[in-house]
Amino acid sequence: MDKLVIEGGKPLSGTIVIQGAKNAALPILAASMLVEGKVTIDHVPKLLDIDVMLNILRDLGCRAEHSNDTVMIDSSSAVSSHVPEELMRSMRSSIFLMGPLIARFGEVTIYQPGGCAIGERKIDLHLRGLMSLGAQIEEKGSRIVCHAKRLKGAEIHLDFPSVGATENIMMAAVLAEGLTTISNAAREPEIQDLQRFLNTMGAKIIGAGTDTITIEGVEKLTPCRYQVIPDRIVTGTVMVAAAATRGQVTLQNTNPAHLTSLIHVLRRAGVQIAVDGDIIKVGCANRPKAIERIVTSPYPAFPTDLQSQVMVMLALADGVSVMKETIFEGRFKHVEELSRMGADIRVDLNAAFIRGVPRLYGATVEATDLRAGAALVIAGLASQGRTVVEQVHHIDRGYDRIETMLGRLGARISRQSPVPNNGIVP
Ligand SMILES: CC(=O)N[C@H]1[C@@H](OP(=O)(O)OP(=O)(O)OC[C@H]2O[C@@H](n3ccc(=O)[nH]c3=O)[C@H](O)[C@@H]2O)O[C@H](CO)[C@@H](O)[C@@H]1O
Ligand SMILES: C=C(OP(=O)(O)O)C(=O)O
Repeated sequence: MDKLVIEGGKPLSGTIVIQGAKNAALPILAASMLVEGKVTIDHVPKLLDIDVMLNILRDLGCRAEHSNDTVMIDSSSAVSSHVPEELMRSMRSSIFLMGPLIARFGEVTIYQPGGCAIGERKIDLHLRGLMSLGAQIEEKGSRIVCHAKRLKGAEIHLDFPSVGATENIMMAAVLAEGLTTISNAAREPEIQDLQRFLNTMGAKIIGAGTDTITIEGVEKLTPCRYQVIPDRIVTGTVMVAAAATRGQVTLQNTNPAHLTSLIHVLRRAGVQIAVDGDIIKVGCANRPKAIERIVTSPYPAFPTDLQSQVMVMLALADGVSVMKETIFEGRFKHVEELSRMGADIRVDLNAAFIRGVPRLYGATVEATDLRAGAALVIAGLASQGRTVVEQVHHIDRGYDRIETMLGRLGARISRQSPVPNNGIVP
């Protein structure tokens, strides 16, 4: 297993270009199953989750290539609607195949998806959405089989604005007969990106970005070329890293409108932020100030995917901050690791009470999930001495070579991979 070795204490400085969004690219790649023909997607980052999605598409019979940051998928040759259990379990986003496969083949066999251990992460809203569209669903253990000759449009209300369920239902409804409305839909920018992609192929969807999405079913889609939006969570991660190390960075290829809640939080902490088109400049000369209360909630509120990273900045801030996590019940695993670096954080149910300390100290820590891992990297950059972050594969799910990206900003960070023994047993 790879490790990241970080020599901390150096402010980040310089300019980088932000990668395309993992959470936009994954459903878009799955949606390429809805069209027979060659789809080209630009600005797709090189990530473990993207590799898994492309391997699933290949297993279903598609041609899929990823060269530089462009993916080409041709699903004309797809023959299967059965996603193997092992691939399903490799990540949460495998669930995105359910909607497109039932729409294309009238049937799909999947298994409970895997993914980071950040909470229970049920799929009941996905399944209920498909049932409302007329799918018959049988569950046997972890195996789920869905059938529907042709899905029929319906009015669907989500009990919670789930990002994945909204996207899965949108993809299933695109080729359904008649009109579908999703109320209490999630409003994340990645959902707007999926709408734009599907509409570029001829779908008729309006409302993404609001809480009501309307999909008028069409007979077929036509292939297209499309570019995914910038990754707001990677952008936010680097912004926080700049603040925590008291650095000065310029980020290109960003969408500042997608980061309003983070920009607000950072400005309250005394961090300087300047926005100019798709460029964000972040500067922080002094110790950040504590923030009384941050609550993670669905977009446009503060994102759960930036909770752990911002907690590192607050662990170094002047005063006591409180962070409440309302989306995932298991998303405070970084706290124990940060405590090993000298942070003073107490967790009570879903609230973390963070008493800022003047400095953190390098330690060997473990990335327990994707964003917890990113938080530990920030802590390593901002602390005194050497930090070793283990279980880097979690970070590789969402950051395209994080050490290269941060190295461009002057960070002293390198990857250590196990030495292969060439099959020779000593
Ligand atoms: C690939 C992708 O886009 N991942 C993002 C997506 O995940 P994901 O789509 O899995 O997140 P959801 O919005 O669906 O989940 C939010 C909450 O709803 C619950 N829930 C969800 C579905 C369901 O059928 N039943 C149910 O109870 C979940 O357990 C969780 O507590 O949104 C999350 C919330 O912004 C982000 O942290 C993830 O980075
Ligand atoms: C939780 C995340 O992703 P996923 O839903 O793919 O597990 C994330 O991107 O932080």
